[in-house]
Amino acid sequence: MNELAILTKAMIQERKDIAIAIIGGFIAGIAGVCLFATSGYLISQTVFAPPLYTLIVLTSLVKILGLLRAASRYAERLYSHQATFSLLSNLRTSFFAKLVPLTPGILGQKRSGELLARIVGDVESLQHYFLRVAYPPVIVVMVFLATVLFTSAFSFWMACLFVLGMLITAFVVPGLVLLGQRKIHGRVRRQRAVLSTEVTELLYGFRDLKVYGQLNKREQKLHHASAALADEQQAAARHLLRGQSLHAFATHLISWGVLVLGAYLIMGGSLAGVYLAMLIMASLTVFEEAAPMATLPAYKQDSEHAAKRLAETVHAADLLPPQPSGVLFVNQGISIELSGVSFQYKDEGRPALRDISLPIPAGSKTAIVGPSGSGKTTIIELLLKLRTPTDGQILLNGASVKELDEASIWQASNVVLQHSHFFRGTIRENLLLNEECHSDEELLAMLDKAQLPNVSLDDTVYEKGENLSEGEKQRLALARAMLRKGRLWLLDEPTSSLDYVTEQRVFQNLLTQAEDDTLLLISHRLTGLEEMDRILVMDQGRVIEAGTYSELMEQKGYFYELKQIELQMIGEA
Ligand SMILES: Nc1ncnc2c1ncn2[C@@H]1O[C@H](COP(=O)(O)OP(=O)(O)OP(=O)(O)O)[C@@H](O)[C@H]1O
Repeated sequence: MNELAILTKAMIQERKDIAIAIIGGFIAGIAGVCLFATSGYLISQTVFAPPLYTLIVLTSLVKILGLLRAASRYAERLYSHQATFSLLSNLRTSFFAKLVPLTPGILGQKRSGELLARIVGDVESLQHYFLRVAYPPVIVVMVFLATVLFTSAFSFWMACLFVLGMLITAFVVPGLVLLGQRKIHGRVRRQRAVLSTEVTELLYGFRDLKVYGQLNKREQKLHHASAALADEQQAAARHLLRGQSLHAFATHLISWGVLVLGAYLIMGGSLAGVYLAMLIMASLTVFEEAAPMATLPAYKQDSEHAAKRLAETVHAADLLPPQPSGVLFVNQGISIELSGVSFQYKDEGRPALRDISLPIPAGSKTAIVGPSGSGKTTIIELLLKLRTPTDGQILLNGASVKELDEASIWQASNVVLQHSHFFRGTIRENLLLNEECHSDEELLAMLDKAQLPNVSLDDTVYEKGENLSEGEKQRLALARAMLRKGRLWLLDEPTSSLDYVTEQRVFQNLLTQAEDDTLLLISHRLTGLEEMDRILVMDQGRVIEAGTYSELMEQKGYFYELKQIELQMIGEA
């Protein structure tokens, strides 16, 4: 199985720990068999009143074997778990590294709750592959073969019975457990995905659901999903339990077989009676060692499924071409040229951008205005190489975006998106997201420029900036962008939640800092656009008007009408 090849490769990296774990497991298994076999032999020998030294040797052997078993079992557990955790940590890191370049596309295709549950659950499931699938059979077979070899010294037929027992417990019982397993586990996985989607949606939408009186309904849905998952898990556990019972039944049957065959051989004179208890004890112990085989199919299937889904999720990463070598330098002024650019979102009926051609010289200030949904944000996403144009090409400093390494574009850009993300931590930590170093004085000066003078750098920021107002979030995001050294400013409605006075102050500071830089500003408000070199008016994915503020006002077109409406709304008409 191809997907499990990733795991096998990861296991090879941990071969030293795995080898020690296997040796430890083998010694523990064989010491257990010898321990109980010796006990059986000791019991039988006492009947014949052997010399005292025989009893002393045998009881000492029992004690030594007991100690050996405990010590080697400890070593086995220690090294197998050590190998598992290193394996998991390597898998997590390599999986995450593959996942990162796939965003945001992958998040657009999947519901985030389901995706989160899948990734976390699947990576966790993989830990069972080594601990419960790959390595127990190796130990079971080794211990069985050693026991069969030992038994054959006493009786060929007894050894055959042990081999039969091995085939039943290692292959027949797991095979039977596998039947029906697929269906049950499929249902558990589906139900788990439903539950985590419900939980994520309830957590993210808690406030809106409460305000719209939908919280109870949604909570009930969550309870149903949770109860359904519990039912499916119970069914899966019952199935597994049936497998374990079947295994216990089979092993006891074999032990009875050993007793009957032993009695028959003793009666025939081909086996000494003193060995019977020893063989029975050996059979009971060796089959106990094989107990993990009963649950192996469940874990195997789970791991295979998890590995398959993880491989599917990151498969696209392997298909992604390596990033081109072109670089956009941070300290260079940046010119933009869009020629014949069109873009259509996947599965959308109409294009978001249609045949856009515009040159934006280095150092110029351009505003994009237009009704909601006209394609303004999409332009920024294309410039940042987060999406690829369906048609046409975009040049940055004369180089096609296709030829540029995306990381260098992000490095050279100061970006404020419509919804900036904030992490749980302090204001300082949220300002210093990039690797640039800034003193506290610089940070405070920047907060001042962004009109957040009363904020302390040690103030706590909750997850997603929950304790900040929308306006504060926007100013913090602006301060974060203003700390960067890029020469391209891409600002998507960065001040839409600010009052006019604060907006103008922030804007002036921004324009002063970006004096020689290229600035692209998406704005719904038309106030303050007088200072822009060029204003583009967009509608339904096209640029329908372009010019300076005064040119557009003179044209008395769409922009002029928008301006009149805005003036009326703010009472300045
Ligand atoms: N991830 C997406 N998947 C599918 N369609 C999308 C996606 N994002 C945007 N669109 C569609 O593309 C079109 C342009 O969207 P875009 O966000 O660029 O508009 P906008 O002018 O920035 O809007 P707003 O002013 O409301 O932010 C819209 O019709 C929108 O529905």
